[in-house]
Amino acid sequence: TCAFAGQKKVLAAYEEAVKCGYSGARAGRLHTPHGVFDTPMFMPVGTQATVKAVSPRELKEMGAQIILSNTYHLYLRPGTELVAEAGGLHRFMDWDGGILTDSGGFQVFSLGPLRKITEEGAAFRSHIDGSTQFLSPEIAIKAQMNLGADIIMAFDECIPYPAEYQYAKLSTERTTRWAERSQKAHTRSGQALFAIVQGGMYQDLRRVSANDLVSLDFPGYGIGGLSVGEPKPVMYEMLEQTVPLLPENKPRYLMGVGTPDCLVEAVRYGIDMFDCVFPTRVARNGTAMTKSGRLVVKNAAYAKDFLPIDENCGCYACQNFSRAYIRHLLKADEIFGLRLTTIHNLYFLLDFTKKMRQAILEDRFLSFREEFLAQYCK
Ligand SMILES: CNc1nc2cc3c(=O)[nH]c(N)nc3c(CCO)c2[nH]1
Ligand SMILES: [Zn+2]
Repeated sequence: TCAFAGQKKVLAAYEEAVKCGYSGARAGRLHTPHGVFDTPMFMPVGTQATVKAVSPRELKEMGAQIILSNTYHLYLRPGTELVAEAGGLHRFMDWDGGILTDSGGFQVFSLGPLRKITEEGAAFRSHIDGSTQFLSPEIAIKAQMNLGADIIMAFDECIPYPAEYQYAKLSTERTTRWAERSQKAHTRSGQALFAIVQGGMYQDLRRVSANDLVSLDFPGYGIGGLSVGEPKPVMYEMLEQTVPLLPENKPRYLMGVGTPDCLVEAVRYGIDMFDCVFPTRVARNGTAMTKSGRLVVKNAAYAKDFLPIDENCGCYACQNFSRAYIRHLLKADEIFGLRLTTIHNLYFLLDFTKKMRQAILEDRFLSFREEFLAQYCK
């Protein structure tokens, strides 16, 4: 294993358990103030300090280790000072596992009507009340120190897709300067600050971004600016360019990904951590994830289907309820229906990453990947 000796601020030490020789796939353990966690890992998204429709107890039960929350949302409402007064985000939402907060770099550009980006930061209008707001590396880091997550992210610009080379170049260089400012503003020990690699869909910019951020020496690295509408092969090409430049003994977090086929490919390139709203979002419109693809349990075809969503699934929904029952609840707009599909989808992805970890540890990841991709229709 490669320990993480000598890192002054790091708490997210990364000790790699096993690395399969043929490529980047690896099973690791991530050390944080709230526990040591297994990778590869999927992080359920709890944007506003709750993973929609499920309780912390249910999250623990289904094997969630680290959950994600958003600085952008909590900064606007209820305010990060309030959360700090409540004892921090773990206390506020009664979650004693790991928490990672995103810096707002993505939400500012994807949620509020964007006003202006300057060297200083990003001015935008709140999507809640239209008020003019401003985020900078210093403000975003202060907000995340208030929230008290175990892992926080540098303030960055997620470059839209497609983007001109020149824009991608200037934005990526600014994101690197913002990463340095984030580092200087980060004074809370016991909290790991990850940088975020950008570079658009340009191989050379991806390499420059990765190399510049690695020389600033962070305890972990997010790979940003992907899963923004680009074709999957382009995403994989950017991973191929970026991941090998990142230190082997540090965690790599592919932001905003994703569906099981993307997860299994990204793990092959050496990604350790994932987050995605997809499982909870599609659950709320009645779509369940299975190893053969999506199952729209709301469809009439399941009206008299008294089997569970997936009879091999160990989740609370599949152990106790039928497709017919869940379809009935969804058609009747019963909240419990959304809860059951959400529980199933989260369990499915958490279990999927556990299965990938096991395959890596037993050195059979390649055949696991082949079998899965053969059965899964996108
Ligand atoms: C759904 N796709 C996606 N791509 C992302 C890209 C970024 C990014 O480049 N920067 C930051 N800070 N967050 C990102 C997030 C939010 C986390 O899921 C992304 N989410
Ligand atoms: Zn299930």
